[in-house]
Amino acid sequence: MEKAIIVKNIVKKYKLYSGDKERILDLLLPKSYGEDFYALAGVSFEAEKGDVIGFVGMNGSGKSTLSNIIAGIVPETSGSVQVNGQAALIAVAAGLKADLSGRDNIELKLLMLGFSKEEIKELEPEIIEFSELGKFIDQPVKSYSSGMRSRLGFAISVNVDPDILIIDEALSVGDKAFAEKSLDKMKEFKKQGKTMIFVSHSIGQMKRFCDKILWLEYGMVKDFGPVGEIIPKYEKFLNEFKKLPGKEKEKYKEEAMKRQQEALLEKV
Ligand SMILES: Nc1ncnc2c1ncn2[C@@H]1O[C@H](COP(=O)(O)OP(=O)(O)OP(=O)(O)O)[C@@H](O)[C@H]1O
Repeated sequence: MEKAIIVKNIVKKYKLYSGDKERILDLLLPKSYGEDFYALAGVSFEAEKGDVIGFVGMNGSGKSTLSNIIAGIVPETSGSVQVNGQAALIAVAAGLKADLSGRDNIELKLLMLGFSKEEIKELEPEIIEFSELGKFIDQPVKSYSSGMRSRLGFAISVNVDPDILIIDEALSVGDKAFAEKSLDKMKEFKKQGKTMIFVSHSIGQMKRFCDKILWLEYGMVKDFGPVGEIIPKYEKFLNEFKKLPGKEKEKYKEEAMKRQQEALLEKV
């Protein structure tokens, strides 16, 4: 099978600062300031061409960080990502310039993707029509609601016909009719055998749409496999976790952080 995405041992470290003073000291002085925080601690997985993979996990488990790294928007701290083909990320406001109008954003994005002036002229009306933004297309994006931004982002990304589509919660902010239209477009892509990554908290959408699931927990892979195998395990976990008293939840987190530290030590 042809591989579309190969993610190897991805680590993403953020620095958490107590304030601007610490941030500036860290920039200026050789001594390190601030606290290291690992959003991803050695994540590996592979997607075959045509796979539709859902990322699940509790808030803060690293789903968006991983999808942004695969899309090339956020750099990894260490590890490697190989993407075979052109990837497009759809997330609320991903890559949109707030001061520019919707139309200018379409043109800029297409120029950056290497489309010629003629190709842009041809594609633009289709994108505007799909976005359903009407006369708002000539207003600055900063005046858009999050649903409108998501619609613009979605309209651009699906109409440039990428090889790999990464969709991060984009469907949860639009209205229901637009979400349905977007899901139809995604189904069309799935039929064409495109590779897709789908980040959502909606278990229903995951079941309807994905073939495989990558379950992240505190920046680590908890499980990876067919949707029919992983989603029941994940649902069972969520139900049980919800019922735990606060202290037990804390203990669970502490143990996971210990595993994270051990995983990171192995990578050094
Ligand atoms: N720029 C940043 N600086 C510091 N920490 C960050 C930054 N971006 C993300 N994080 C932290 O990294 C962790 C992973 O965040 P991420 O958004 O990837 O999680 P997620 O699984 O997508 O969460 P959610 O389900 O809430 O969207 C979180 O604890 C978050 O606070």
